Amino acid sequence: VRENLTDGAVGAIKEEIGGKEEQVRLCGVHVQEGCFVHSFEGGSLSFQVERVPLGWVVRGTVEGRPGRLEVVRLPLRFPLLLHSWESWGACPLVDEGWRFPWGERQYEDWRYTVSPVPELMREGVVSDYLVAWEHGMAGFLTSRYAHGFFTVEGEELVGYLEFFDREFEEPVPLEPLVVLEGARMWELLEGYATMAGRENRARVPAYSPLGWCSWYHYFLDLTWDEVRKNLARAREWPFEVFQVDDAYEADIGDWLEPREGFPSVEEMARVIKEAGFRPGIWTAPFCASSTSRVFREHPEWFVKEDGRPRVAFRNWDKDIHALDLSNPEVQDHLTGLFSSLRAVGYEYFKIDFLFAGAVPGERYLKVSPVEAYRMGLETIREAVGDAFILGCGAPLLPSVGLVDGMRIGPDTTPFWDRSIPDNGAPAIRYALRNALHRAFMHRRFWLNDPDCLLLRKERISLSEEERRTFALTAGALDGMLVDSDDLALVDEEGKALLHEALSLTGGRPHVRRCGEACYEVISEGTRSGMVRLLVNLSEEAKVVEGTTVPPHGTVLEREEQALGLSRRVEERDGRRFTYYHREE
Ligand SMILES: OC[C@@]12C[C@@H]1[C@H](Oc1cc(F)cc(F)c1)[C@H](O)[C@@H](O)[C@H]2O
Repeated sequence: VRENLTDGAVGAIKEEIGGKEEQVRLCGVHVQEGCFVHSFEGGSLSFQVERVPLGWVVRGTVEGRPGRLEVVRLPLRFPLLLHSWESWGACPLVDEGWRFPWGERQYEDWRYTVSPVPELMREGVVSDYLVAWEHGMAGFLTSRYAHGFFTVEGEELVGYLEFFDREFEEPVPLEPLVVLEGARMWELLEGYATMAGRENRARVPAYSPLGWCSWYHYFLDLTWDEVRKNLARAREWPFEVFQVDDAYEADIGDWLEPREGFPSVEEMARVIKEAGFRPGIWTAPFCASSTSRVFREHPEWFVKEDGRPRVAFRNWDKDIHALDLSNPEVQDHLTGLFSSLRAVGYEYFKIDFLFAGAVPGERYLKVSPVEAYRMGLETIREAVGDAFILGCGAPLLPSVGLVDGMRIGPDTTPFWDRSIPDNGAPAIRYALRNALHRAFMHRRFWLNDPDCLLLRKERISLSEEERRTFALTAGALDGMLVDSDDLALVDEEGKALLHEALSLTGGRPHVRRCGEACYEVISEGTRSGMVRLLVNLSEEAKVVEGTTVPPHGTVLEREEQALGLSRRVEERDGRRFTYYHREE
């Protein structure tokens, strides 16, 4: 990381940080190498502080009943990169005075998509798992027992571990904490993600499945006839995966019972496989609606509040309850469901609304919501074997090592509307912003899924520029490329845009901001050699080093244009060589 900085930059950063180190306090102790014991009412924390390049790592054990444990206090510096706990959550760069833009009924129906401790986000600024500033960052490397978060308190950033009401008779590992300073934010975030990925034994598939998904054209109006029509047309496309999204199921929770007009899930898989694709299916496996069979037949399987199944959130015009993933009967239920789906041929599982598995409440075992969540996800992981799991609406850090791909932003939309609040609601602008701000997770935690490409010209309100911006940004970030259109409405230009996005993948993308809502993505080693993509998410044109980037637009530079690509050779052992000539 450091070699990317000039001596002058290093000097400037050192000056900025110099003298602030003694303001870093761990459990009240000024940060220094060594071993420490911190006692609190009802328990104790033993921790070791170790210097690493550019900062500190804190490891240890905790026992007793820690509740909400203060771990670190840091000097506060704006602007701050705030992070949210689950896929759709906002990941904004904020200045002093920022407050979360709660939607009108969001706290009532959706508060657990914002935080597992949503009352905190009502009181002030919260950043889950990690927080970053211009030349520094702090972050927890794991979330196996506790939920780690940071709050702004006066002139300080304070890091906590929330253990909820969990009590440990024996010491358990503390979620390790790193504090890194002395390089640029984006570089430190990449360093953090490398450390956290290793700590959680991240799953990073060698290849990224190219696919089709039904949601962003059909939504809940999908019919089996439309599935078949797109299946027939998909043969003319480079898709490997063909994924049926929400709409096929009889009810939320009753996944093996098809909605009227749909065949069995077994028949769906057979037809997709017969057409030459890897069958994919959407479920919200930790959820059940109050009208579902599973909820009627097993009310004891759900997370409770005062002894009654609590409402985790409201969607589909229904109360949605959360399965208690610590209950062995629920784990058996999930094992049966996913081994059945795997057995009938599904190879790609988009598992959605996963945050429900981690809502606070009364459970079968006296474990934290984070432990329960991981029990449920580990159960699914084991049941599907080597199939591809795409997490969605998922608590991020507890999922590392258990999923292959992860949605890292809110839903995209077939329209660009700047009035949509930055609170996790569907909005293409914030799907792109999150894809850029969370690019550091890609191939360190999983394959980043920025959400689906929209390539159609009809029945859509995105301009050609806006469709191109999403597709090229997804490609340059090496994100998963999944299209979601009625393929009958996509013309040759739309198909060419998918191939252009594909040509930008395969590299090692690095992101930096170059102005308000303007970004530079540089990726080396892509299918097109090195590429540079300028992305302008703002409403006015931006000039970056003499290049004008239109509103909602991009400017793409390929190495081959600069260097004159001569030829590309793929050796029998799979190594790819690109030969350039440069006009003297
Ligand atoms: O029900 C299917 C569906 C919409 C849900 C999910 O996107 C959401 C979209 C929302 F507005 C709210 C929410 F909690 C989730 C998910 O992110 C989408 O890709 C798609 O699969």
